[in-house]
Amino acid sequence: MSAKKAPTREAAKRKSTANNEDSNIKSHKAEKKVRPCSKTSCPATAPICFARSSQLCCGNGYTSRWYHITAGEHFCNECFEHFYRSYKDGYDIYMSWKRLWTQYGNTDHSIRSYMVDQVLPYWVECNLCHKWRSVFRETDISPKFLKSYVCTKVLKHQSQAEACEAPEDFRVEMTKEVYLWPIHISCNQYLKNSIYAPYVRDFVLDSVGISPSDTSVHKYPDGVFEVRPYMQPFQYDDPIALALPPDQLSDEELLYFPEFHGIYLRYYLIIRNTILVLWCLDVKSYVTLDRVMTYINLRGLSRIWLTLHVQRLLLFLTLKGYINSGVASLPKDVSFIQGLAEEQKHPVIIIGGGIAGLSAARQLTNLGVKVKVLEAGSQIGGRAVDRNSSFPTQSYLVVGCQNNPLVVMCKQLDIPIMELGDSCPLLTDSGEVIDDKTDRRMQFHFEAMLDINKQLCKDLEKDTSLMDRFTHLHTQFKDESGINFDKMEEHLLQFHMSNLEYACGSSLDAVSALHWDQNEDMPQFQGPPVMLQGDMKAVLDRLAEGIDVCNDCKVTGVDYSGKDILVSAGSEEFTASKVIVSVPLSILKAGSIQFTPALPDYKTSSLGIGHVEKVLLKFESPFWKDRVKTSNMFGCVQTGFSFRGMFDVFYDISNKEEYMLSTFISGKAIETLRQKSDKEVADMCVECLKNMFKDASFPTAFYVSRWYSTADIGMAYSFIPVNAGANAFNNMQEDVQEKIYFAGEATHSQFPQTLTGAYMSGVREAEKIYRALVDVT
Ligand SMILES: Cc1cc2nc3c(=O)[nH]c(=O)nc-3n(C[C@H](O)[C@H](O)[C@H](O)COP(=O)(O)OP(=O)(O)OC[C@H]3O[C@@H](n4cnc5c(N)ncnc54)[C@H](O)[C@@H]3O)c2cc1C
Repeated sequence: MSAKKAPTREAAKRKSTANNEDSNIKSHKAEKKVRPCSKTSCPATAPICFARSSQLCCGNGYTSRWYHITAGEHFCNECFEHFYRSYKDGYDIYMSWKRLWTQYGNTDHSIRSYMVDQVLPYWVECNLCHKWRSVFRETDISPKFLKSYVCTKVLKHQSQAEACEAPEDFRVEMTKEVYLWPIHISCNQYLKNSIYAPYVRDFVLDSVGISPSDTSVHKYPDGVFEVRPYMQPFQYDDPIALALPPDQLSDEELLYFPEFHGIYLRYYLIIRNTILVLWCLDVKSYVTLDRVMTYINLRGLSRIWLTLHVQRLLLFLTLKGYINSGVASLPKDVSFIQGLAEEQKHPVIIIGGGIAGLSAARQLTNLGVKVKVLEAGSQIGGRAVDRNSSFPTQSYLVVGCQNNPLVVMCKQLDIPIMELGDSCPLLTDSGEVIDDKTDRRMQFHFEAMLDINKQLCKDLEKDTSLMDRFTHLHTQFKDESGINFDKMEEHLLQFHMSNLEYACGSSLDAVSALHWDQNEDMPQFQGPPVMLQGDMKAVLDRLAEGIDVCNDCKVTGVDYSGKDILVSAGSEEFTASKVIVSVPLSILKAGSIQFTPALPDYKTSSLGIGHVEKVLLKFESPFWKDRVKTSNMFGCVQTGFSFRGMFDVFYDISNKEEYMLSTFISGKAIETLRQKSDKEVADMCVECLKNMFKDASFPTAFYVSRWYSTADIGMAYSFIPVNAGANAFNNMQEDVQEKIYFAGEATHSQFPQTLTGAYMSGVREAEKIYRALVDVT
């Protein structure tokens, strides 16, 4: 086998020996004096010099000293001297490399690291026979070269098949001793032509696994390099959800890959950083071993050893939802997904076809696990799809768009998203504009009360409601400072409280002051809030594609007392190996599904059932634009109602064809909604808008959600009630006897209540089940 271009005599000589370092050991031993490698535990008894740099190179003969790189890679003392001695030919080359290395790197430079960085041959996998071959060290192993590489014909008339039949170098096998191989590595390798280089420019190159000698990297100018506006592979200072530090392992990674802690860290970073950036650059394509390997531009046998770790990392990052998430199409052959330990007799049954159930189903199916989804309704989607609405959008808000799987799915399906600006002009329900100063003052006061509450919570063990806490702090502030608030300022305070009630999904009377924001210290998604402008149904349909979903299948009982689990839905009965329960909390609380044995009490007693409803309105003209020119939302400070929670914020959700607004009803106002017809609610809303905008007209269409009374739903999202404790969300995700698993918005403590949390809870449970069924290496 030879490389593509015509080999020089010198290169050909190098090549013929580099391929079979020890294969001639026996005959050498018989004929001439050999020196084994002196490194403890190195098995090479008669090494061969891969460098062939000096004319005096010993080749496969005797040298006074071998320099060890790995168990199968050594260079001789003559080649060492060639670069080390100032009077030798290689000295200047080495010195200019060293200058570059010290300028851009932090790690030690030596002849050994020079050899690894510049002289070791490359190893490449043949795309036909999948054997590994070494190629000339001068070869440009670009992605294009790697994608098309096949064993090259050595003899003039040798066919491709014959070339592929040539045995693989025996050292390749050594690298497959995954845990043994690295103990022989004496010098770290660093990546060239790194795809992630532009995004880690603030780091010293070798600290993130990139070779300091790679001049292609030095060209990147200062300034922000964005992978994609909505994707962020790396976290730099503060933790960010689904992003990782480019120069170290996260605690979670350390748990799964402890062997990479310390001296092998760079290898981990090379693989993981490459994978993350590949995903962020193109969320429509699955990241696979082949794709990753075309970007692993490393010399030496360790490149082969790394393929096994690439597989492991791909699986890990996929299971955790860092990559290959959402609706990216699964390629036919995904080698990193390990098959099940034994054939699955019964499917995993998922109860509930909302976003949580479907994300679990999609993920498990991609991982090769058989699933069946049982959905009570006549269509999938749960709370993510307003069943009776004909509006082209359901107006879902996503707080923090970067890396958010919801945004990823919209991008995968080309569904538009609308960035919400920073400003939200405030008007009163009688049309008065709230001036900036008053707005800022009351916002400051409100946030100060939240901060004080946080401080108090550190010392207080007794819980109380957020409402009691606000009332107390507000009164105390007025008493102690002597500052009074006028009527408008008090209305503004109510406006802020109302927004919090919308976020919590409950009147503040019921929300825990101690734990309402239990996720505050957990990594969150960054980037601006966005509104998903398309139809969530399209996303859910794609998630469900190819999955066995039974609609109109309302589960009434789950018996997990035996080895198999029996799931009954009316007169039908199904057998499952494991079950994921993803129904709304209200359904669990109502006891609509009878579990045998009964579920632990905490599954139904800790969290509260929250209520929020939305109103969508379609108009002939965008009458609000006159007063709300640059923003895509505006606040309405209610002064006329005796309760909070009615139409506080309006979002402009217009598309190219239609003018639309959405708004919400929350807190105590839900009671009012219950007593009114949709038309009466729309009338109240229009009344409000007419007072604010003189040209406001009656909508051409409107939709009022009524999730509180929707069959099989009965709620909006869950919240932490007074005295529920900090672990209320965490308790919900605990499995029962490794048979019954739980997903859904109420089970995700990091992103509770949301579509995002619901989606990620499905991914989380899929991982648990996959690990239980597969012996993941
Ligand atoms: C008005 C409103 C506004 C919202 N706004 C936002 C927002 O802006 N941003 C955001 O991120 N989130 C928002 N949410 C929350 C979001 O919609 C939910 O968190 C998410 O949809 C919950 O998904 P899930 O899969 O956990 O549950 P669900 O979607 O409720 O899915 C559960 C499924 O289980 C089925 N089921 C019930 N009982 C049975 C049974 N016995 N057998 C079989 N199937 C059963 C149900 O029919 C349902 O399809 C909002 C919710 C509401 C109501």
